[in-house]
Amino acid sequence: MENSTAIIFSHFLAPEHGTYMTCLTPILIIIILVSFQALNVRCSDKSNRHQLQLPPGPKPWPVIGCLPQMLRNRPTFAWIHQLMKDMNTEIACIRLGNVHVIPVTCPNIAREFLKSQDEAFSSRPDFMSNKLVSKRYLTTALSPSGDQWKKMKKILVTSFLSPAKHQLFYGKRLEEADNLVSYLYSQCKNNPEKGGLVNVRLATRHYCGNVIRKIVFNKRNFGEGMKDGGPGIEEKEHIDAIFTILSYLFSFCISDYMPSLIGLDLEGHEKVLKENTDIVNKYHDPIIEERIQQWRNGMKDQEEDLLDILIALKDDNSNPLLSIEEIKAQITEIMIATVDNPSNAAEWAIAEMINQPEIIKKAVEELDRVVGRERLVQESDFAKLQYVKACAREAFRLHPLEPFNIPHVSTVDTTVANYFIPKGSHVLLSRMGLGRNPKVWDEPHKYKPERHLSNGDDVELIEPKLRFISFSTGRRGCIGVNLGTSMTVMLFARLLQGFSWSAPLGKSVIDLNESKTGLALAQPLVALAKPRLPQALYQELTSSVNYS
Ligand code: HEM
Repeated sequence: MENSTAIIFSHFLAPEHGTYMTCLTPILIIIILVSFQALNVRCSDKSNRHQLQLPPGPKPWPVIGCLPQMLRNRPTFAWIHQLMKDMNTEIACIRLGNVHVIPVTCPNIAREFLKSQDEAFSSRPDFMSNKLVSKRYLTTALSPSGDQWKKMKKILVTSFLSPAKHQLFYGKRLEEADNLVSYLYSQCKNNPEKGGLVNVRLATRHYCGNVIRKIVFNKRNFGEGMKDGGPGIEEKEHIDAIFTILSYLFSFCISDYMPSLIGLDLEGHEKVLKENTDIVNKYHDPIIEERIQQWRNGMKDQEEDLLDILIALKDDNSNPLLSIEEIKAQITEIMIATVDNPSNAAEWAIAEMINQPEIIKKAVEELDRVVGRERLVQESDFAKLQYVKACAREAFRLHPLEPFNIPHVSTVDTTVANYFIPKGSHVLLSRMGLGRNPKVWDEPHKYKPERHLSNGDDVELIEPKLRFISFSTGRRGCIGVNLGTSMTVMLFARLLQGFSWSAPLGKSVIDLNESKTGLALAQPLVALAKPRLPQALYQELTSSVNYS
């Protein structure tokens, strides 16, 4: 049975990241039907256990469900959203293998899942990718609900993400904010009048990588780094590997829905994930192992970074609270959780704002009014930067990097929005569907920061009402809101305060097309940056920065 299924599926394969497959042939359909009928497999889309219907969705095949359609229609997120549009529904049920996948684009229904019935939907799927990256579920975000998730979450909240610890790491965040400005200045200092071309994606991703490497390992570079403060080969390889892992984490891998195919790696996802986790481990492991030795030998007894904090944690019997594997897995997950959202939001916001210069003008006016031009923006200024925060918030609404929130898995049979949701369903709150829902947002595809200022409230990046997903909410909501907000607002505010941004010479606008396989800008944003503060400020900064 395993082999026949594998053979059948090898004809359908079209990795989310690879080539597209040929059409389903009638012969293949017959083979599938005959083989499954012979096995007397039960096929039912409606629950016999329950009066209520499942949410609407395409008719599934016996056993394999809608996997053939999924494989024929990569990328899967676009197929799912098109299906929902065609069916005119804001909740659907698409059976993939034996899993009921429930995408949602309506905030009221999203709140039923993550607020009214949060506990029932607080687990995570058992995916090959999650298992591999979390070293068999030793971490927080990727692990199913249970004792290990509770333990790791508690440790992160108390020893890393509490307000007191957030304050403790302030100096490291500030150093990297200064390094960012100094690095960008180095790209345009040869001709400050004309400015210089900046790869904004590279700069924003590396700012995030630098901040989290400094917090975790007390250093930004694994190698020598670059003289201008830019990433060296090692940092580039590290960040690229993390972004590759991210893109393969929830990528509708076929064996996640057909467990009989586990181990065959038909689409090559496992190979890519292994290669890239190996790269990350190549940089992390020696530092972690050496540091543990230093603590054991008594060569170290002061906590200088998060790694020290994790190593020094003790249980009730004064034994180490975390194993080496737990520390390694959790640090990788922290890197993954930190780098994508702030960098993507800043890149998109700058791209959108270059095409609407009046928005840049308003944001810069606010920065000049609140901060002035004689010093650089600090975290203590954030409370008064309402318009700047509205611009960042608008980027989260309109341009999430991932089409869906991390899947939530139900642990009981239940009812939501009058539909039956069976135990084990994977609930996918659609980040793009919620944020661009025309019933919720006027001109949903327009980048319009003003929409977040109309009610006079303080602008924040959180959105607990789930009208779009930034940090989500509930038991599985993001626990890194403070750090994530600080990084996003600082990155974005420094880009705007320090430099005037425009399209490269010869181009009138930035091309805002999304990539074919996801929601990132199709091409990394390259823009013209001109220093806009007094030269002396940059020169003073450049002479004092610490690139180690
Ligand atoms: C702007 C930056 C960030 C954004 C937009 C963001 C967003 C999110 C989202 C959408 C989730 C999933 C929530 C759900 O499943 O419903 C999440 C989970 C999580 N985030 Fe963040 N995050 C950010 C930064 C961070 C940072 C800096 C950390 C710290 C290391 C972090 C740690 C986590 C963890 C541990 C979880 C999993 C919680 C759980 O499953 O119990 N995040 N985040």
